[in-house]
Amino acid sequence: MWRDLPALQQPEWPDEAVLKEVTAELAAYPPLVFAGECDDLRDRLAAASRGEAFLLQGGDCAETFAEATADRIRNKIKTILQMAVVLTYGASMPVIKVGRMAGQYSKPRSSPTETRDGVALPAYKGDAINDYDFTPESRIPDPRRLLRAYNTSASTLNLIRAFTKGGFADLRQVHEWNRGFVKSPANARYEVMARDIDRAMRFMAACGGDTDALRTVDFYSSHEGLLLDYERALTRIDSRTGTPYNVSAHMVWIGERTRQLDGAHVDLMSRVRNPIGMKVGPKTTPDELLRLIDKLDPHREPGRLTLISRMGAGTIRDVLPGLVEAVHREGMPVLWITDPMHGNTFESASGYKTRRLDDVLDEVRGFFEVHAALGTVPGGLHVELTGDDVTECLGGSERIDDADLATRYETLCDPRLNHQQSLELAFLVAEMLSER
Ligand SMILES: O=C[C@H](O)[C@H](O)COP(=O)(O)O
Ligand SMILES: C=C(OP(=O)(O)O)C(=O)O
Repeated sequence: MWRDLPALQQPEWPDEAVLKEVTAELAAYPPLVFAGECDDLRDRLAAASRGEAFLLQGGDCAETFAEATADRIRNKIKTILQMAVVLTYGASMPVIKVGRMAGQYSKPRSSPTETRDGVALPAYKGDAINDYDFTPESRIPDPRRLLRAYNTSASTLNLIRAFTKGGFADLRQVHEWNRGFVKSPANARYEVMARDIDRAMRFMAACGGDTDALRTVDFYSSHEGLLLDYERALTRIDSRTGTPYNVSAHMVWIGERTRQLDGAHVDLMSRVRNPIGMKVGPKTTPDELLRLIDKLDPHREPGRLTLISRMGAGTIRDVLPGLVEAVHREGMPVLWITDPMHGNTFESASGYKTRRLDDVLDEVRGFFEVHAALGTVPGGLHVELTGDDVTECLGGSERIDDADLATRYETLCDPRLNHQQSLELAFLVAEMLSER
């Protein structure tokens, strides 16, 4: 039972009685997603594992309650839709769109404390747990925040559904998604592609083709299934099948810091029917990985398990081949995707936690090279991004350098690609996909 197993990275809630009340309340709330949608996503991920589709998973490192606004959500959706169009058009392949959205409110941390000017306080662990303000009161975990996490997830999902089903994501709006963003080489390149798409759609319509299917898109939600009190309260028995689903998101993933074979996270996620992701870092051994797959996907079900490799640009070409080879040899039908962010973080000279776009691109290249050499499928991309013009990652066509980081550094945890850097990455991935 997961409750009796070691669970890393959990908050020390100060008041058990309040936690109990909150989780009972959460357990009575309606599901945020429908189990049938999770099944659809699983089928699509199965197609991606066969090389018939590509997964694009992206969003904030840490969503915040304050930034769950219409503008911020719209910009993120627009960015993901634009990236998806670039990939679909460039690679002639369906793209599965999954947000790190509507639930990404808790963070594992390297250190339980943060020290500023000699004062040490508990680290910020995400809005579902404590507040970012650097005061002793703010940093105390508060279980009532779990209710706010649920409610903010619900309102975010509501807007996502409205945007993606209500006309905003209609492919005829392909130019609209580019509006409002500052002019850049990536936007200009996008505009050229959007014109080609327009022309192709007019051609199809003139030939009497049915373009109705292009009016809406399916957009799925995902987050790290870190906070066991929350994830358990939102695990329900599906009335159709009598099996458990985590109804807080379509897909949940297990982080690099909490994927212990005998740990509570792996145990809980092994019991739900959702598609599950798991981060795979540079220290993973083939033997450990095979045992984790045995536990999480004992029935070898395509689409069930997505392995999210996060190695670092300098390491991926050395470590990933052995892991992919071992999994392939055993005939395990996993989907491999790359997270080129988490292995490439460092502190800049001016003290900002940052990443170089060049390293991100190089890790993606390495991911494609490894799969090309082994004849396996590079099935997707997992990125921390925002639709806003932040200055958190170095490089790109704007040439953001260390001195620029201070201009608009807004993340509360890890640095995200801004809108333009995200588009640049999408163009590169589209080229690599089309070369395959
Ligand atoms: O997003 C991932 C982790 O939460 C993050 O990298 C940890 O960051 P830290 O090393 O600043 O705690
Ligand atoms: C914590 C994260 O990554 P990882 O588990 O790979 O460090 C994350 O993706 O937010």
